[in-house]
Parts: sequence; C-alpha cells; structure tokens
Amino acid sequence: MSPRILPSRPGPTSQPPAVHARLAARGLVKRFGTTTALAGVDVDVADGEALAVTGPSGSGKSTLLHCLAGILPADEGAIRLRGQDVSRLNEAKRSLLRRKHYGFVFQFGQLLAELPAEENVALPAMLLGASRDDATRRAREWLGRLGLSGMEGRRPGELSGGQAQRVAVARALITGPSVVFADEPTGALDQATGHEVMQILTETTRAAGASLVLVTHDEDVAAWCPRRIEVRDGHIVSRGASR
Ligand SMILES: Nc1ncnc2c1ncn2[C@@H]1O[C@H](COP(=O)(O)OP(=O)(O)OP(=O)(O)O)[C@@H](O)[C@H]1O
Repeated sequence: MSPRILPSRPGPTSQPPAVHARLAARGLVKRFGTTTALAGVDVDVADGEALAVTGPSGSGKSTLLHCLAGILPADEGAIRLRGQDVSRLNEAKRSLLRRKHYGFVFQFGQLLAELPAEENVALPAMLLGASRDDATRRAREWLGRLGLSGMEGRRPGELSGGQAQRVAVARALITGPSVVFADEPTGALDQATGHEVMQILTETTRAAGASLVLVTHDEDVAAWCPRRIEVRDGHIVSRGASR
C-alpha cells in the first residue's frame, strides 16, 4: 500500500512532510487540556544527522520528542519516517514502530533495576524476535564496544551514572534503529561524565548509521550536535548550526 501524501487533518502548515528526510514532521500540534505544548511545529531530520532540540523549561521540547517518536499521538499535523506516513497509528502500531525503528536514551530510569546490564541490553532485541542466545551475544558485543566488558552481570544499581547511561546507549542501539531519541541524557551526570556520555552517544549513533534527536536545555550538550532548533512556547524560534 502506498503511503498517503497528505495528513488526514492538516496542521497549521499546508506542506506535506519532506519525503527525502529520514524523519519529517509538519504542523505538529499537541494540547494538554488548555495548554498548547506544541503550536504547529515543522522538523526534518536527515539521514544520520544529529539534531539538538533546545529551549527553556516548559517550552515543549519533551513533548516534541514524544510526538516525533510516537510515544504521544499529536493532535494535528503529519509525520513521515523514511517517506512513510506514521501520523495516525493506533497505540499498538506506534508501540511496534518504536520497537522496530527507534532507540531511546532518557535521563535515568529506563533500565530495569532487577536485570543485569546484559539482559537490559538484550531485551529490545528479544522483543523483536531474537533468541535469548543471539540477543545476549549481541548485548555483550555492544557492552564491550562501549567499554563495559566485565560489567555484563551488574545490575543498574551496581553501576555509576555514566556506566548506566552507556548501558542505555547499548540498549538503544542493539536493534539497529533508524533514529535514536535522547531526552536530557546527561541530566543526572556531572559535567565530565556528561561529556564522556555525549561523546559515546554521538559517535556510536553515527557509526551505527542512526539519526539522533537530542533534547537538552544545556548549551554545552547541544553543541555535540551539528544542527539545532530552539523551541519556545511550543514554537520553533530558531534553526541553525550549533556553535
Ligand atoms: N502530560 C501532561 N499533562 C499536562 N500538561 C503537560 C503534560 N506534559 C507536558 N505538559 C505541559 O506542556 C508544556 C510543555 O512541556 P514539556 O515537558 O514538553 O516542556 P520541556 O521543554 O520539555 O520542559 P523541561 O525542560 O522542563 O522538561 C508545559 O507547559 C507542560 O506543563
């Protein structure tokens, strides 16, 4: 079935999402009751690019990430992933979309506390049908690549904050995602550890051929991405190269 060109309910802009972009959104609107968190946002994410989304607290950064990643359905607007319309999927299909095509790194809490690092990393691969043996082998490879050899059996509580975020990066990349979404991935870390995690996140994401969408309020963290957009009151107020 060929994808629809236009959104069923167009947002404030009339342009359809760019077909050439890996991920493209047009006219995204998201309301929570009387609060308009996104007021008609257009975003393109190119193949393999790293894009920072900056802005003050409450500006709509996380809401934008959640809508782009299919965690939340937008109220209006259209989103295409590799040219395919993913705007109007139901929760079950959005869940499958996230599992198959996206990886996630959050500030903290995405690792399951009761599972050792290698099982945390292996889990997304198993959810996509890999056998336990295959998923565990791949998880160990990823943990080795991220400098965590010897720590495969440790639970998240037995890892430092920076080590736990490396596990989260491995977990995000094990399924070979198209796009990695990171929301304040260094928010719980000191500056030096945050720097280390950003280096690993940007390098491994690029090497894996995934695009990266990074939400942060921190200018130094945003600077790891070549391009950035700034959100204020649910609008994009600037677009350009990071410093
Ligand atoms: N689930 C929700 N229910 C009600 N209002 C919400 C919800 N999520 C976000 N909002 C509101 O939407 C607006 C944008 O919130 P959002 O979390 O996207 O901002 P943010 O830029 O990521 O902020 P921060 O940097 O503090 O995390 C805010 O006014 C917020 O209060």
